[in-house]
Amino acid sequence: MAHPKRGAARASGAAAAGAPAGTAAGSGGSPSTAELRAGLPLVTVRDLNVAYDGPAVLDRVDLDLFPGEMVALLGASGSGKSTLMKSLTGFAPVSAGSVRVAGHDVTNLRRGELRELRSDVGQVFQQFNLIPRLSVLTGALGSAGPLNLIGGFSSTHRRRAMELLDRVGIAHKAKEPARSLSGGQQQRVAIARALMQNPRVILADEPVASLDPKLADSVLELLRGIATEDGIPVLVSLHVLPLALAHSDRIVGLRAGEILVSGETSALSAEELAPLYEEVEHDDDDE
Ligand SMILES: Nc1ncnc2c1ncn2[C@@H]1O[C@H](COP(=O)(O)OP(=O)(O)OP(=O)(O)O)[C@@H](O)[C@H]1O
Repeated sequence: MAHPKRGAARASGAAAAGAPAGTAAGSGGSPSTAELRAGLPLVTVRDLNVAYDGPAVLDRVDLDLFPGEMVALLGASGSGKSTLMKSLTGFAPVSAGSVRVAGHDVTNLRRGELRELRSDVGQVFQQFNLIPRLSVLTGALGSAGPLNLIGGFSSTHRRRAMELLDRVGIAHKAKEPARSLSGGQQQRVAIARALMQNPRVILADEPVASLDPKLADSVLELLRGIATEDGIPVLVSLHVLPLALAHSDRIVGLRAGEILVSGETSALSAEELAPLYEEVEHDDDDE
């Protein structure tokens, strides 16, 4: 696709988008960010431009997500974090650029491919989207597979859901109604539900925004563990800087729809990230 603002200068930040990965070795046997990034990316976004009705809300955005890494997406409210996530699942009005996710060319999907794309992308949201009166096991099953003849889930799916509930530390609550769980526990069920679809990429849009700090830490640890152990890239949008610094391999920061910061978390300081949250001055002369 042609790009409307091709000639314009890119925003720069603490580390340029696409800058070479750092050299810090991984500790305790975990692969370093450099090692993670040595493979092929599962998500590649280039020169992405998204506009709803008016001006662009994402402008010349580049993003790569590699197997096994947890990438925190930061930015002030309205900077475009959710829109970037939506563009990875075909929900955003892309006006220019390219988006590839798990082998799907999202801006040129074949007939019927949208469903495949969405089944390859596990999603976790701020709202846990569980039906309060239904059991935790049913919540984890989500829309997994066809129902059997008497309207139940297959034993294979039930077994798998139990395994996943065990993995997220909530199997002992499987028969309880979802409403009896704390917010952190409900988010664990939602993560199990996302894993039910065997995702190749996980998008978590503010998954800890309604949790207290301790629960937020534990949910982010869980997501990072999944990234590392399963080799699934996790893109997680966060509002709280210390959480991003504590729980991500890389940080991508948006400001007014442009990437201002992109780099390894260990190489970024809170000061370098502060401009992400400075008020944006609107320039009437802008194209
Ligand atoms: N469906 C829509 N139609 C029109 N404009 C939209 C739509 N969704 C988002 N926007 C606009 O796009 C811009 C980016 O919104 P987005 O929700 O992506 O930001 P965000 O960084 O996720 O914000 P927050 O942290 O508050 O969730 C905002 O100016 C918003 O008003």
